[in-house]
Amino acid sequence: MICVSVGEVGEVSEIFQWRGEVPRGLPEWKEEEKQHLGEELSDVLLYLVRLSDICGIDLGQAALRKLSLNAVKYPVNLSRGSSKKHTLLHHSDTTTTTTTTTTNSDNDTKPTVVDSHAA
Ligand SMILES: Nc1ccn([C@H]2C[C@H](O)[C@@H](COP(=O)(O)OP(=O)(O)OP(=O)(O)O)O2)c(=O)n1
Repeated sequence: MICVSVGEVGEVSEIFQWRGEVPRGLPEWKEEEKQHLGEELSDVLLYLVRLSDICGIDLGQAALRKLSLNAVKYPVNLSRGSSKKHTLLHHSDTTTTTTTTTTNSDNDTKPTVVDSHAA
C-alpha cells in the first residue's frame, strides 16, 4: 500500500516535470490537463485514506492535530513567505512556546498550545 501511494505521488510529480515554476491556479493549463492533475491528486488522497484506515489512524483527526503542531513550529510571523525549515527559523528570545498533549474522554489526543511572552 505504501509503494502504490509513493507511485501515485510520482505520477503527480511527473505532471509537473519540465514545467518549471507554475503560477497559482495554473492559468495556462488546458482544462483536460487540470482534470488529469485532479485525478492523480485524488489517487494520492484515496490511497492515504485507505492506508490510514488499515493502520487504524483517524486521518482527519491526525491532520487537525498536525496543523496545531505546525502552527507552533512555523508561526506565521516568522514563516510567511519563507521556505526555511523550522530549525532555521529564529524564534524570538522573549517568546516561549509550550505544547502539551492532552487526552479527553473520547480518548482523542489534542495538542494544547501555550504562547507566553516575557515581560
Ligand atoms: N512554512 C511552513 C513549512 C511547513 N509547514 C508544515 C507542512 C507540513 O505539514 C509540515 C512539514 O514540516 P517539516 O518539514 O518541519 O516536517 P516535520 O513536521 O515532520 O518536522 P521534522 O522533520 O523536524 O520532524 O509543516 C508549515 O505549516 N509551514
